[in-house]
Amino acid sequence: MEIIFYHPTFDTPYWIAELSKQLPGANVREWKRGDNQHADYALVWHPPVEMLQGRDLKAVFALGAGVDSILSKLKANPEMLPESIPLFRLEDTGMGLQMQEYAVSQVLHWFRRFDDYQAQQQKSEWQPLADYQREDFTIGIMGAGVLGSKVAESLLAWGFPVRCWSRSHKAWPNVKSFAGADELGEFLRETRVLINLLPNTSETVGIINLNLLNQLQDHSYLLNLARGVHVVEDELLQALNSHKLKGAMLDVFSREPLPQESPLWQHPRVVMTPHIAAVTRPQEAIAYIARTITGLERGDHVSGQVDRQRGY
Ligand SMILES: NC(=O)c1ccc[n+]([C@@H]2O[C@H](COP(=O)([O-])OP(=O)(O)OC[C@H]3O[C@@H](n4cnc5c(N)ncnc54)[C@H](O)[C@@H]3O)[C@@H](O)[C@H]2O)c1
Ligand SMILES: O=C(O)[C@H](O)CO
Repeated sequence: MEIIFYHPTFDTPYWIAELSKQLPGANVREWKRGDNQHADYALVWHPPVEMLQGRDLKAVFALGAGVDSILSKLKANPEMLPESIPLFRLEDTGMGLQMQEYAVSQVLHWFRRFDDYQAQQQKSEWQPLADYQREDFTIGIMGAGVLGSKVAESLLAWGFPVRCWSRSHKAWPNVKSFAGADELGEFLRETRVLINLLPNTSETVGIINLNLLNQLQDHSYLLNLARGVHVVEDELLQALNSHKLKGAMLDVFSREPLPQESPLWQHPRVVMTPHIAAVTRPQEAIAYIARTITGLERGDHVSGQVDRQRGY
């Protein structure tokens, strides 16, 4: 079995060595420009079109959870990967735990009013504040998929009321489930902390706009862990400046790196990280890919295949 690997920043020799260990019958090689030799599987991130085009592959694996970048490249170059070749993505592979760490730490930060105490400290002000109550701190998770479910689990464990919104209803214990455009308003009405874990699709671009933010509880918070294009950044600033939103923590931005001139950098109630909420963990990802390829070779049903029409 021949496997080609391309990632612009990963430690390619490490990946090749580990994949070779876990798939002993496979010959794994780094794809380099001009390599037109046969391959059965391709493991990629931001692949050049010529790497995939015209190949008779059994499957392609995206080396991340979101497949928006590869699907947008495919839109511009449909011949890069015919529909008959399945595209897989990473499901969890250690990202669920990272998202839990991120979400729990920030929700607790807001819930214990550390943002207010930080602001007071800057004014050398010693002033205990009233506690927030969990019943006034409903967490609303948009995108109830692999990562949304892990985040919900972790916040339930801290005793917060949790609700989720997705395309179809979920039967998760102790989580109130809302689905589709008809139930979005009801989902938002009681949400105090909005956590975004939607995929980037034509239906979800710009979904977090002023109209949506205005439907949240007053003095709400936004945690964007998914993609920058979900948020209309000017409208987010309006919601912050009107104090409809008390704070926002953003891991992702419509342009990355965030341009120096963006007012988000300096906003006193915005905190940010540079798209690191959940990164690909090589060990877990390699184990998952090896397991999935083994399953495909046996003809088993395997999970993780992207529905290209749906866009995720
Ligand atoms: N910031 C980071 O470091 C980072 C890391 C990993 C993933 N991500 C992002 O997180 C996203 C979610 O990952 P996942 O593995 O949980 O995906 P997933 O496919 O398992 O879950 C997606 C969820 O969104 C819902 N959804 C999709 N379209 C919808 C729509 N139009 N209306 C309502 N609900 C809709 C689906 O029903 C599903 O519940 C990824 O697509 C990626 O963009 C970000
Ligand atoms: O989707 C993912 O895996 C991360 O956001 C990296 O792009």
